[in-house]
Amino acid sequence: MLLCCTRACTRMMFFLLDLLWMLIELSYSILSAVLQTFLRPRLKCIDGELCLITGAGGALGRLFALEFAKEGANLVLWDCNQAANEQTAELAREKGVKVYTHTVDLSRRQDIYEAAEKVRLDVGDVTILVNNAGVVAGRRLLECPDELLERTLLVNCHALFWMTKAFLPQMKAQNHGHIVTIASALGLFSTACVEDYCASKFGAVGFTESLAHDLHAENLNGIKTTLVCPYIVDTGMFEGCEIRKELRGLIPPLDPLYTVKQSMNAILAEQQMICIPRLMYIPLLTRALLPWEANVATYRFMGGDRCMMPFIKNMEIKAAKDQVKTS
Ligand SMILES: NC(=O)C1=CN([C@@H]2O[C@H](COP(=O)(O)OP(=O)(O)OC[C@H]3O[C@@H](n4cnc5c(N)ncnc54)[C@H](OP(=O)(O)O)[C@@H]3O)[C@@H](O)[C@H]2O)C=CC1
Ligand SMILES: CC1=C(/C=C/C(C)=C/C=C/C(C)=C/C=O)C(C)(C)CCC1
Repeated sequence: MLLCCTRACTRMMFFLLDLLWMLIELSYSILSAVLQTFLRPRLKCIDGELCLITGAGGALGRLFALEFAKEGANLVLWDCNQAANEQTAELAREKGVKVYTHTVDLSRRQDIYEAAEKVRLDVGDVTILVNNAGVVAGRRLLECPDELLERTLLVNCHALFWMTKAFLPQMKAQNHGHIVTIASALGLFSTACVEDYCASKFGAVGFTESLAHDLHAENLNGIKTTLVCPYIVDTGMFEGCEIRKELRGLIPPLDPLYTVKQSMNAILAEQQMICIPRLMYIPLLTRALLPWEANVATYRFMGGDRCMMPFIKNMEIKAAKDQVKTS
């Protein structure tokens, strides 16, 4: 009986000590996040690291490649668009780093594994992985071919599994590496007419967060993850997407270079997540805190409910033109 009591007391003492330790860690992390917002955080050096960027022929992918090259990282560039990828490589080589290119279709698991094996054998261990490639169907759900919907999930979400399975083991062996996911504000809250995109980006957010917990639980503190969630970026991918006119000055589409520079700061500061702009934390919070109807009312007022309509129209016109060309 006495032994039982002593055991229960010891367990309770450990529980209380653990609670106290958690509160200290919690306060420390809030304080350091607040300080990081106002002070310049220390940025890590990535000179000589090997950085793989997917979708490197695209707008943000190219800018990421040039920023990583500026920091002295050697590059492996993947894209399905060979010409655009080679153009990025040419620009990056001018910064004096080594650049390797591969034409890879990220919607095909086998292509990813084969290209990853080539990188391992010919170039070496990737230490920074930037999962940037992304697509959107840009059609109303009921009018969209199934394959187009599937492609969004394959490229934006499933590819993250295969990329991580291909490159994380080398990082784990060294307890050194960084996995970056370019997700989206639409991975944190949603809007109409982009069901495929939201599903894939919510998936990307969940995947990256779970991976970060996994690495922590395994005490692999040398491997970092960064989740990047931008609002509309002026790259053409969401051409036409717009909110209510009166509010466009308050939340304008982001400049691509600004978006990439902000992301780089977060990556080099080893920040786990960044919303660009910071205002995007507000719809994330209201989604969690307010009743559904309250969110619907704010969406309607801000034009968040119909923001994709002009974009979808644009895409329909483009698809019709493409069809005329091919017929
Ligand atoms: N633009 C925006 O408003 C925002 C974009 N994002 C995200 O940022 C990332 C980059 O977007 P952005 O630069 O604007 O887009 P881009 O379309 O300019 O770039 C995407 C690149 O990925 C390539 N790509 C597409 N499918 C595949 C595939 N199956 N395999 C290999 N490469 C592929 C594209 O090739 P191709 O051109 O031949 O299709 C293109 O070169 C995406 O993940 C996007 O979801 C997040 C928030 C906002
Ligand atoms: C829904 C919504 C908004 C609009 C968001 C938009 C227009 C996001 C577009 C994001 C894109 C294009 C991401 C690409 O990855 C507001 C007005 C901010 C707040 C109210 C809710």
